[in-house]
Amino acid sequence: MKKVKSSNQGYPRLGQNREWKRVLESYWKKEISESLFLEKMKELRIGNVRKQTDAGIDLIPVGDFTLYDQMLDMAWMFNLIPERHRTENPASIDCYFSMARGSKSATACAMTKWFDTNYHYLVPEWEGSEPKLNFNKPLDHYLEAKEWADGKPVIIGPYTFIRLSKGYESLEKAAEKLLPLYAQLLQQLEEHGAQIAQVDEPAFVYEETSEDFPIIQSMYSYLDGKVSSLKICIQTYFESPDAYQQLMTLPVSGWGFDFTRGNTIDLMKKHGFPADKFLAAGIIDGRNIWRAKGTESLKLVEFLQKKIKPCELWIQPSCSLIHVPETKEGEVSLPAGVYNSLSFAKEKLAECVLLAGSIDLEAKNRILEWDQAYQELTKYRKSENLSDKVQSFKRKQAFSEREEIQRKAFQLPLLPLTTIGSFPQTKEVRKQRKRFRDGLLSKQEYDAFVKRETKRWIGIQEEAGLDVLVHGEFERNDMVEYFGENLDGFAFTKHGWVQSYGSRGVKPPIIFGDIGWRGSITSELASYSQSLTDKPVKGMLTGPVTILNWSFPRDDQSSEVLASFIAAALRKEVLELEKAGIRMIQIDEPAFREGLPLKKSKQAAYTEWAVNAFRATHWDVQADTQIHTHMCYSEFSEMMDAISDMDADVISIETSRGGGENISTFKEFSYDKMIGLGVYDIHSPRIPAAAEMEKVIEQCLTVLPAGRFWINPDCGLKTRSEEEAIQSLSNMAEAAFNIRDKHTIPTV
Ligand SMILES: Nc1nc2c(c(=O)[nH]1)N[C@@H](CNc1ccc(C(=O)N[C@@H](CCC(=O)N[C@@H](CCC(=O)N[C@@H](CCC(=O)O)C(=O)O)C(=O)O)C(=O)O)cc1)CN2
Ligand code: MET
Ligand SMILES: [Zn+2]
Repeated sequence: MKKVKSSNQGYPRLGQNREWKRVLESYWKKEISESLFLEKMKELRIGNVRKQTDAGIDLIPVGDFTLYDQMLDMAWMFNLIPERHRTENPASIDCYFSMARGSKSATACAMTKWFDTNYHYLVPEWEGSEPKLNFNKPLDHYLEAKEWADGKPVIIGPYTFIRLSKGYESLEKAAEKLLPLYAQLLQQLEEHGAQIAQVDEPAFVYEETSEDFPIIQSMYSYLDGKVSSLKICIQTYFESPDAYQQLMTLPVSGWGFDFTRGNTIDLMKKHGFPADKFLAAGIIDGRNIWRAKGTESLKLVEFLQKKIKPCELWIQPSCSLIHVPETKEGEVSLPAGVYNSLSFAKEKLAECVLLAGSIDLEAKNRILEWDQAYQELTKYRKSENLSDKVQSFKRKQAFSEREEIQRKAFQLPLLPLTTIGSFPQTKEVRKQRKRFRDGLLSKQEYDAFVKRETKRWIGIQEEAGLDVLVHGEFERNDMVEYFGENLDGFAFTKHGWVQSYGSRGVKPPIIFGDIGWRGSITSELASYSQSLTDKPVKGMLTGPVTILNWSFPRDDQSSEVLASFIAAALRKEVLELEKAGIRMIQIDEPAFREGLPLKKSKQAAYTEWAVNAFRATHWDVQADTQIHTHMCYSEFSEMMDAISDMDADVISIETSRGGGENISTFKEFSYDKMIGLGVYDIHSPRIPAAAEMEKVIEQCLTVLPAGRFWINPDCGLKTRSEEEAIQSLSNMAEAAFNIRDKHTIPTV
């Protein structure tokens, strides 16, 4: 039998100690020169290649590395550079980072979620650009790595690239402009000896692929005519491609599929797989951190070899490994038995290598041993996995009734001013938390520090004229990790960093056992904050769907069941806050939309349990306890009914980027509850002027009456500096004051 190969699609760039982040941020702070920056990045890049050669991977991706984001790299390379960011030299790093982060005079490119992940990419803009190939990044990286490996260049394919970009006239027209550039890029790779190119087309898992197939076919036929020896492997992930049969007719050399999600195996069994193409089998889950199941994985490899019979078989992770941390080495503080059941990027690659060599008996035995790792976890797992036990929850009073009661209770001005929760996590805040963790600061000292910061910011909020205050979240490292640390059933890592956007990372907690509430998490600090002011202070929680989506879940319970357990724990926290006299409680759900299945056919089932989990946290509060929720960087139009069914009294959303356009969606769907307008784009260091925000508010007021709106930033302010936050909040308040003067409360 032919040798099975091991392969990888992409390596985590952040690094175990976030080396990549540090290099990037020190360049932004001008602590290192451009040439030193590029040199250090090259070192990290080559280091990643070497780690993969050391692991014994046969097909090593090159070109997956980036200085910020892989979509941005493609746009930059193809000269899709918005006018406002253009500099004399389009290949300059300044131009690149201006697109990524904005500059004094230019707003950054929009940032949005990469499929159903917590990774955010920058949206390429077509307007006013003349596409050309500025340089060839995959080729540069291929050549640079050659000393260590004959790499497999990775690019984002034309269909996915166009579909995820904006401002293009039509798919055909955009393809016409881009395809010659793709051809040029691939030809150059071929000329320099590259044998295989991995062309990512994750958008092939969307239902629209079938409709677009004629264009897709012409794209790939065109490319096929432009290369000769270079083999193109189209890579899909995160779901299965429904248009499987059509896609299999494309003139390419191989296909990569995700066998951990969707039903690609069934499609293959039904329709077969072309015997002249190679198959990159994504058997190892690239989205979760559990060790692969030995017996199951072996069975699949054997099946693919015997029954499917591609001309060549590769074993690889289901997607790029940027969605998991680099290695579990050094995680010495995990609950007993957990370490053994884990597998991060490095360990996953070792699994691929072993599976590829499983013809060897010794390797086979080692694979079978993987199953034992899970045995140790059973001691933490007593709760039943019964989804039919999940109850359905609903508030006693309808919103119209609650609204009346709440209006009387709170007596807020028109367009109440508030914020989303977090205030700047300054160097000092992080330093004190690190000192506390390292045992250099006692719990008492640390708590006192957090209270001092909280008090200072209550003062700042009062000074700015805000109507509903927050405590500022100074005690939290992250909105999900913090709750994970304080609930039963979660483990957290020391170095388990995963990139979320740009240089920002998260350490998703690991749900390994039964979820439980140990006692109040947030009420003490909430009561303390409330004691400092006469204005209402919002209690601040992360919702069940977001905690689930931004954690690594155990894989023996359904998402529905897991969300219901988290919700049950959060309900106790909500009631605790209510008991402590907190009258407004915000339950954040920024990942609510992210969890929406990629396939329309699966969406209704998701929204049903997700809405129910959210409602389970607040269904039995008093009518005069106001429930807020917050969502950001999401396209809501597909799930307005679900958002309404969540039944929060106020939802705050981002409105600044689209200049208020998304409010029309709320009107279209007759959304009848209150909406917090996120008028300040917090992801950019730019300070928006009052007039700018007034314009957004005025725009929204042409759609719905003023009595329906609150005013707030579009997300938390933790990534901003104090100076930026204070000035922007003051401008935001000024905008609201000006508008209040022009409007009166409409009588209903
Ligand atoms: N989980 C999650 N996903 C999310 C969001 C979010 O807030 N959370 N927001 C949206 C955007 N994504 C974001 C993701 C991360 C961050 C972010 O700020 N991350 C921080 C890390 C946050 C953290 O865990 N901080 C720890 C560790 C901080 C740290 O770096 N400490 C230093 C020491 C401190 C010092 O002396 O400077 C160290 O360990 O070396 C803490 O505060 O305790 C970063 O990358 O810089 C922001 C937005 C969508 N997805
Ligand atoms: C990503 S949503 C963030 C919500 C959270 N309350 C914060 O203000 O940071
Ligand atoms: Zn947010």
